[in-house]
This record gives sequence, C-alpha cells and structure tokens, in this order.
Amino acid sequence: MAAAASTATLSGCARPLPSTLNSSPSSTRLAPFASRSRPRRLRAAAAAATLREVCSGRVPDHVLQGAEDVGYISPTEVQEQSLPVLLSGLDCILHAQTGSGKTLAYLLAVFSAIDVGRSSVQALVIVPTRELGIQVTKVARLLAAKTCNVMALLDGGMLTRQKSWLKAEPPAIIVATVASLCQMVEKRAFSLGSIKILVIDEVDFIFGSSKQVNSLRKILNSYTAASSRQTIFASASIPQHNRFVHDCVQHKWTKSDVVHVHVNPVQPMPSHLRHTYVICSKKERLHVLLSLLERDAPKSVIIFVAQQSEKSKRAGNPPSSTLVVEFLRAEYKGTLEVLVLEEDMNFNARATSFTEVKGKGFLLVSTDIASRGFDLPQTSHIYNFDLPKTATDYLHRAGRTGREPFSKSECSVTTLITEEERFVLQRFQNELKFHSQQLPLESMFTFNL
Ligand SMILES: Nc1ncnc2c1ncn2[C@@H]1O[C@H](COP(=O)(O)OP(=O)(O)OP(=O)(O)O)[C@@H](O)[C@H]1O
Repeated sequence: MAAAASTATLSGCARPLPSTLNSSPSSTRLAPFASRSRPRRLRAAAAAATLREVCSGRVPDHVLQGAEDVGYISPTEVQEQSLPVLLSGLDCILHAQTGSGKTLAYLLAVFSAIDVGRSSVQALVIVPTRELGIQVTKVARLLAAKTCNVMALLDGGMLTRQKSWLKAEPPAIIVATVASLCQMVEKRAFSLGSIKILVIDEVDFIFGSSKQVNSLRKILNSYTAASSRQTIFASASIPQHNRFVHDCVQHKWTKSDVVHVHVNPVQPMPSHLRHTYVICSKKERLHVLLSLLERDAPKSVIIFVAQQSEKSKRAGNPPSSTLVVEFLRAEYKGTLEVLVLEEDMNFNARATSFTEVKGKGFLLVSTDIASRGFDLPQTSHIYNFDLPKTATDYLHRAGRTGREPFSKSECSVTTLITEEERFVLQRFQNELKFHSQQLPLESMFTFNL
C-alpha cells in the first residue's frame, strides 16, 4: 500500500451520516467509527431493532424473509453499526472481529444496490480463496431466493462453460477469486462497466498477496471506477488502518467520503475464546496433540499446520500436514473423521475435503488456507500444531471457532510451542491483547513417550 498521509479528515465521513451513527457516542466525523468493548455476547439483548428494522425498506422483502428463515433475526453489532452506512450507498471499510457477521452485512448492501429486473452484472464480490467463494455464493443464493442469478467464478471452476453462460445470461451478482475474474474480463466474456457495487472481502490478505495484488488494482482502477460504484472493503484485520483509509482515497479505490466502520477497535480478538498453550519438544508434539484431543473430546476441530517451505520440500521432508494426518489416522480412536486441506492439493481434492467437513463432526488438518473466512460454526476447538507466522495469522486461525454470534458456549484455541517459541506467542498476545494460559505438560500425559 502506498504513500502515507494524514488520515484524520479522510477516515471520517465528509457527508452527513445516518443519524444512528452520528448520535453514537463512540462515532466521530474525524475518526473511524468505533465502538468500545461491550462484550459481544450481550449485544443481542441490547440491540433494540431487528435486522428488518435496521434495513428499513432499503432491502427487498424476499431477501429479508430469506435471512429470517435461516435465523438472522437480530443484527449482530457490526450489522447494526454498518448497515446504515452501507444501505445509504456510501463506500465503507468494514472492520470487525472474526465471526462477527460481515458477510451478511455486505450482502444486504449488494441486494439493496442491484435491480433484479436488469440483465447485467451489477455486483461483484471478490474473495481470496475458492473455499470462501463457495461459502459466500451459498449465502448470496439463499438471500436471492431465485429472484436473480448468482455466479461463482472461482479458481478451479469450469471457466469455459461459464464464459458462455455469462454471455447468454449475465448474472446480477458474481462472486469471484481475483485470477478467475481477470481471466474472464481479459477474454472479454463480460465487462465490469455496469457494476454498481464492488466488495473486496479479506482485503488485507488480497493486498498482501503478491499473486493477487496487481490484478486487484486493475479491478479497482482500470476495469471499474470508484466514482461509478459503491466500494466495500471487509476484514477482521486491517493493519495500519488509518493509512489504508488514506490510501483508499489517494489511489481512488474509493470515493473521498469513505467511512471506516471499526467495531471493537481495542479488542481485535473475540472475547469468548479461551486461549491455552503447551510447551513441549518437537518430538513430543504429535503425542501432546493426541492427548489434547482425548482430553478435550471436541465436537469439531481444525488443526493448523505450517505450509511446507521450498527448502524442506527440496530436502525431501514430509510436510507437517502429512505427519499429522498419518499419525492421527493410526492413533486417534475418536469418532471424528480426519480430513486434510492444503494449497498443494488439486482443486477436486480440495472440493472433496471442503464438502466433507460440512454438516458432520470433523478433525480437519489444514494450512492457513482455512484461516480466512472459513465458516464452520460447529468448530469448537482450534489447535495450532505449528505456530502461525504472524499475530494476524493467529487472529484468523483463532477466529475459525466461536462463530455463533449469540451462543454462550466457550470455544478454545490451544497452541503447541517449544520453549524458544514462547516469546513469539507472547508477542502475539501483546499485539492482539489476549491472555493465554499454560497447560502443564505432565497434566495431560496418559501414555509413555
Ligand atoms: N444476524 C445474525 N444472526 C445470527 N447469526 C448470524 C447473523 N449474522 C451472521 N451470522 C452467522 O455468524 C457466523 C459468522 O458470520 P460471517 O461468516 O459473516 O463472519 P465474518 O465477520 O465474515 O467473519 P470472518 O472475518 O472470520 O470472515 C456465520 O455462521 C453466520 O451464519
């Protein structure tokens, strides 16, 4: 992201804001909208309005009905705060904790912006991975209730067939990964000239990906223009967010009155997660993991492993994922099915794992590919078999659990570290402002090493 500048006047809202936001004691015109740390679990009771009331006539009735049918009755805090901005057509940076309901917030804005009677591509949602794209498409189709087409243009998809569909019957909404979208636009399968609303989900991840950032810039500045669309950026983590807001305006990714809706700015980590760690040697790690699984008896689990480095590949070492999966398939006696998901798998195998984790108990061994946007609400436990590289990675991995906005059940995140890695975890704790409790190694061993 480029040149720094003062963000003070840019991150606020130049135009008058909807009164609900202006009247909020925590919002100002010169700073990002921010709510102080009210515990997330209490928010439903405190919220006066229903989702339907918050959307007050600006979202088609069938869309709200679809939302109500799946149980979206009360708005989550991010929905309550952002919908007045989003539905008024302003550009918005939607910045709120993992699992806080950003997807529904931006999709409601999409449905309020499009005209289902028109036969053209009017809304575009960009996501970083195929798996997140499948999820977002599912929610969009549910809300559309067959009143308009929602197409998924995702890596590993049937792009040739989709090219003819696009020409024959342009969908109102496209959910796409960056590469697949650009491929289609460059093949002139369709143009983005009629886009009214553009959403970039996990924006910090896409900007941080050397493979995706140049194409994203083309989408933002060449294929479409900020002046003729509503632009929404969403993520739970926007490092240096003041500078990002400034860059949005400077580089014309958004209009100059973009609003930064920042929920829980002092507490990036959801407060209902319980963090623990175990110090053990690398040799002990697999057995400690097994012992934790036996002790915790989780409903569903994601075990995060590091992606194998090129150096380790060249040395002929097996990746962490293979070590963990083979060990668990041999030793784990519980009922959960052991599945694997990683970048190096082909798209068919990825699709199989992704489909299988839906709807039943699972023990998914995954690289960080599952850490962004993956919404598997039944996940009760996260284990970091390998320490994440950054605090942001820790945040997104942890955020794969505790994803039922109004639930009271406690979910846990356990990290396995060596003595030397303790200071790295401490750094993540300081940066993300959470506490992690040590589990004594001896307390969990029921077997001989
Ligand atoms: N108003 C609501 N009422 C009940 N459940 C909701 C509501 N809004 C969203 N949810 C549920 O909350 C979960 C998390 O929502 P979502 O995936 O949009 O989170 P997110 O903010 O995008 O998280 P992340 O940053 O991790 O991608 C989903 O399972 C979704 O179905």
